[in-house]
Amino acid sequence: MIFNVLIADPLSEDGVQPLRESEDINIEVNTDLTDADLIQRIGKFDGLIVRSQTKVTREIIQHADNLKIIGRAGVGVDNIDLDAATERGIIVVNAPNGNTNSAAEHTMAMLMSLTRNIPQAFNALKNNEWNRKKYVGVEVKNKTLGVIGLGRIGTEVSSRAKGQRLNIIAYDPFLTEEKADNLGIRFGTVEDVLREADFITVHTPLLKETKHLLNKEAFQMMKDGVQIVNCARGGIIDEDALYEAIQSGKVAGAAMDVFEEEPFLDNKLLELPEVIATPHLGASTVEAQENVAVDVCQDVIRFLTGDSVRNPVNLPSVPQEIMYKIEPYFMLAEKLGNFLIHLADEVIEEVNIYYAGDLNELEVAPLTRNTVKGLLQRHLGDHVNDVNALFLAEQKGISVHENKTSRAKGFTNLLTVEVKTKSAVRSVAGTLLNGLGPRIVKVDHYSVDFTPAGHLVVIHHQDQPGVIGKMGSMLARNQVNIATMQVDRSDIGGDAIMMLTIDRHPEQELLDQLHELDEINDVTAIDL
Ligand SMILES: NC(=O)C1=CN([C@@H]2O[C@H](COP(=O)(O)OP(=O)(O)OC[C@H]3O[C@@H](n4cnc5c(N)ncnc54)[C@H](O)[C@@H]3O)[C@@H](O)[C@H]2O)C=CC1
Ligand SMILES: O=C(O)CCC(=O)C(=O)O
Repeated sequence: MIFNVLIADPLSEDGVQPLRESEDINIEVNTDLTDADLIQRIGKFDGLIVRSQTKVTREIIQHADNLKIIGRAGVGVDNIDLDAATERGIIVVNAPNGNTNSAAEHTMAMLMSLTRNIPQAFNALKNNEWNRKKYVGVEVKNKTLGVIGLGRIGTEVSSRAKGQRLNIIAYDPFLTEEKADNLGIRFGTVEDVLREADFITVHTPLLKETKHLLNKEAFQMMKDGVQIVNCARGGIIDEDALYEAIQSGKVAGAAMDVFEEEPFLDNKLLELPEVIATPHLGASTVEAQENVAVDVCQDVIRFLTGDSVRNPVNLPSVPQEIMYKIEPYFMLAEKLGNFLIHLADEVIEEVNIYYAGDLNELEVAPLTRNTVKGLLQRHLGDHVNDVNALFLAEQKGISVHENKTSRAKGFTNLLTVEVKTKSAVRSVAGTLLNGLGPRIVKVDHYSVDFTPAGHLVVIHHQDQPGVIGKMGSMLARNQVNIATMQVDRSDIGGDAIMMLTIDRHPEQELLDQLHELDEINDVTAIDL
């Protein structure tokens, strides 16, 4: 199968080259598409790669009938409607590491330019104005830099700022005093940072909680003459409040790489001589663009050719060494879900997944997603995948629970899936046998042992002499060959189960005939 991938923003050729060379992928580079063009054309593409310019809206995603992956060559994914992508089962990947260095360097360049008025002085010179008095700056040495958001870039900025002899005070919801000590910086609350810093730089994503993090109240808390840098995301700073704070003299200056509206041709902040700005250039270096393009294109190739991705955004990322251990169980998990959904003939309300033995030691979230995918696919079809399985379960009101235990009832690993409906609890358990692959070893409380593949028939019957013969003759009369057969019972003469693997799909008429036998309570055909 050939996959079509659209590259909708300018991308370094180093990344694009492997896509061009892939025999499985056709690329189209078109960086001039309007929203309307995208809506009209997106339907034919399996992959879409963007930087920050293209806004991948819900409407575009709704028209993306074949789209499987969206790649963001960079960190921030606020230009992609993640919920809409997840709901449609489209994986979103980004390139979180490739531009850290460039963004940190840009932040330092902006800070130093701001404190020494370099852009303003240069402009004045260009206008034939030699004015040394007007552009007196301040030193940064021994002053305090407040860092809000100590992730990849915030940490890198702190380390560089220490080289400039700045003292660092930082706030991040994941920063502990111990971590701060190890980094040689001071740990504070947001308020501490706002009150104590001479310069403040923000390095958070734009989230509900970070929108207008620096607002009127925040500016009021700051030292007089504070200077602000934003090389993260427009919207973290309330631009109206910043404008006022600069006009009132509270804030001495601001260096902005990102803005609430981008791109813009007119922003009132730029009317202020205290503001210096760049048009979202934090990641615009040759090196960063090569890195992010290579990273994102590799993930797109990996995904479309059936491999696991390195930087998923709407799926938890699983390290390669852990993936290697859990991947063999993927098929088992999905097959158990596929199998069990056929036994549950009422609406499922709850799913419990029990991981036992070796599985108890593993990161099992991907297996949970595969199990739920297997359960949902019967009724929701192929659009259910790892990305949207849990979302769709929640949407259908099904709660999903994971449980771990070391006790695997004699197996080295045991995966048990239980579904609760209004009036019943049904379950199936399977194991991965060395060299033999997945086996189903329990159906409800019955012990069995069969490969979850091919045409299966589950028969619940009364344990009475002759029933197996009657069933076998009926299948034979209908030219159905039995490949494997398992029988188990609760007690002598009680409820029992027959598990058959047969060589072809049985017609409904034949299943009805089996059901009509007195001793047979229930017949379910399952194709796996
Ligand atoms: N100007 C540009 O061209 C570039 C901008 N960026 C932007 O820089 C920002 C940071 O990127 P990375 O460091 O790679 O991300 P990251 O995910 O490594 O770090 C973000 C940090 O912000 C913290 N955070 C979240 N909410 C917070 C809050 N309310 N207060 C304080 N901290 C909070 C998180 O705990 C995390 O540690 C992102 O917005 C990204 O989009 C990234 C690269 C280039
Ligand atoms: O694509 C770009 O240059 C923007 C980079 C950026 O803002 C990010 O990676 O979050």
